[in-house]
Amino acid sequence: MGSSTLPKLPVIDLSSKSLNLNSSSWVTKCDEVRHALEEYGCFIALYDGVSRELRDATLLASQELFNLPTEVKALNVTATPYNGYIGQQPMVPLYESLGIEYATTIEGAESFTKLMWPSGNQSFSETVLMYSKAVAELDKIVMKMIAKGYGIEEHYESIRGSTTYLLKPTKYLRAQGDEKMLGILPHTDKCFMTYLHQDEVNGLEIKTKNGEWIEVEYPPSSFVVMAADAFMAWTNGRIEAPTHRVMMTADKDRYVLGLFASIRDHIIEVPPQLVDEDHPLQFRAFDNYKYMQFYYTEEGVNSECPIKTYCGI
Ligand SMILES: O=C(O)CCC(=O)C(=O)O
Ligand SMILES: [Fe+2]
Repeated sequence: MGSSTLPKLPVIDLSSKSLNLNSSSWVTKCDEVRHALEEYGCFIALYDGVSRELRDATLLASQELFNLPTEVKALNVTATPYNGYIGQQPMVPLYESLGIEYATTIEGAESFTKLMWPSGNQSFSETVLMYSKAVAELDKIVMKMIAKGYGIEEHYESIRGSTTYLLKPTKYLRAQGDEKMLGILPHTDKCFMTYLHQDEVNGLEIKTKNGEWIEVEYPPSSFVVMAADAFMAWTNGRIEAPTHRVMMTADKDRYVLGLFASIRDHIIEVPPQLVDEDHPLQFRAFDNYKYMQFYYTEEGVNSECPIKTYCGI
């Protein structure tokens, strides 16, 4: 209803045929990425690095995962809060997710698979590894473009090797009744960057700077690229992590594949190029994983802007 008058997220073509590293169109595209992120904190990327077959296989693998008994899924316990199994939460009864830590490594994919299927499930492990690696390539492209857009390539180079990826298959049950139901509460992500992909069921909503909710519609082969809190601090607040939520209708269950990039064992500092008279330093140096731990303390959860509470100046 009236959705045609609402703003839409920018769509940026990052498919291989549209990226030519040597042309001036590359520079233009880097600026496009930077501006979309500065305005919305996110954008929709058209990306052909994940084939239709791989995407379908990964969504199918995630259905297979959610079909496991709850007591098996609950074995996925992690040191980082909320990376493990989440389900049956009274505030968001439709929501269920499982985090696969270090999903771009054979060890990460295999140890998770072994936990869920002690007698083995090679195709699951291979599929999630292949999918995570393919989406991590999109992260590399996006980060390279942002670094170029701000002229901070060298600074980014120093944290690039410290990026780790969590793959989080997520399931939302369809709502009961005619009213829309909350799938996930409004929040910002606590990692560095987020890459979301979904089946054909919509539900994600992004809050604009004016406080309007944009209902995201994914074109085929697209990903939502979203800045998270650690990225906001790294960019000295130039790019804000957008508040987002999921609203479910009674239509169909919804499956989402989120790949979350975080920076491990590296202290994140604002690049000096992003500090000037108009943009005084807003964040102290910090550790992404310690920040994620902080977020789930009472102080973190109750804070209006936890990243500012944690390392804001
Ligand atoms: O389901 C979605 O589209 C968003 C999921 C999300 O925001 C999250 O897992 O942090
Ligand atoms: Fe999120």
